[in-house]
Amino acid sequence: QLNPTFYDTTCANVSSIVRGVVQQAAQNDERIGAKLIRLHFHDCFVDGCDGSILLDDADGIASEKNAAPNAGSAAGFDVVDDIKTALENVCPGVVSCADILAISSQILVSMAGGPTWEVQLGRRDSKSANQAGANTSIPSPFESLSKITAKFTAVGLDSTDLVALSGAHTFGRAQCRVFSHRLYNFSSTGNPDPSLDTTYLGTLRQTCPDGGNGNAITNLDPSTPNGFDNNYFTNLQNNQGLLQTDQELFSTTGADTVDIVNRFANSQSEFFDNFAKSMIKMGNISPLTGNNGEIRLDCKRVN
Ligand code: HEM
Ligand SMILES: [Ca+2]
Ligand SMILES: [Ca+2]
Repeated sequence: QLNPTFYDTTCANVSSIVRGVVQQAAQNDERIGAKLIRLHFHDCFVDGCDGSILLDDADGIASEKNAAPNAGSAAGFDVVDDIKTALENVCPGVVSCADILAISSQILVSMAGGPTWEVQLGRRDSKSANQAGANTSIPSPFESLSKITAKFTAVGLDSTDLVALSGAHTFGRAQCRVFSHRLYNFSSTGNPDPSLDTTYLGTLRQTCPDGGNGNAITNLDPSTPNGFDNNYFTNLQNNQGLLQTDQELFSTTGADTVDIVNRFANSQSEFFDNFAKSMIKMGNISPLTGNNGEIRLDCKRVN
């Protein structure tokens, strides 16, 4: 139902308006692309790509922002509001908040050196949030590959999508609290995660001392932290995946993801093609269309 020309007659300049705001934002925050694509992902996995993650707590709304995967972690909401304001000034009441996440993700990935793709449009915004759903449907960095795979399968995404989309960890940051369990006493063994390169382990222990500040951050891709490239996959081949769930894609014996990691490590264009396809697939998860939902005037509140 979505299509790339959805706003052609109602807001023809939508992508240049979004581009203008995100270019400005990128000058102050090199992480903004990482923040916004993650919001799009965390939106789409909970009741589809309907802007549900953007709603604040209110009467009858327990926000997804306060769910475990997002609290103290999901960011970039201020830039979404800036984009929305710019669009309301030109085409009031037309462009959904859910579409803003899809459009800005594409623009920022390509600005960081990644692929371009034709963004499908026409999503409408939810009138509710699903905090419980956010707690159960969004993959956790402490889970096994089979649990992660099941969460992707539940929304119609396969192993190739999982590996390609995990490649978004080619940029952005993570806090010590989401990976430090790998550094000291992994699975109560008294030892670090054996699938962690020892030099990299040493670096990570300096950033995240045992019992230290769980909110300290480090790069998801230690080789090219802000560039969108296929280094994420060569890192995995070198046992330099930051999250347990990153390294599992390559280090789980017999998993079908291992060959896919190798393919993407060997060919950036193969990664880019698949990433673009998988972003379109993820962006198509149960959108609200037609008369369902609404076009929110303020992404933080229902109308
Ligand atoms: C496969 C399962 C996934 C898991 C378990 C996972 C988990 C995480 C975690 C724990 C963080 C760090 C959050 C923090 O410390 O505050 C993170 C960051 C990030 N994730 Fe994922 N993620 C997954 C898939 C994805 C996908 C599919 C995308 C996008 C297509 C994505 C994009 C990002 C980005 C860009 C960041 C950095 C955000 C920033 O710098 O603020 N992730 N992820
Ligand atoms: Ca949603
Ligand atoms: Ca990179």
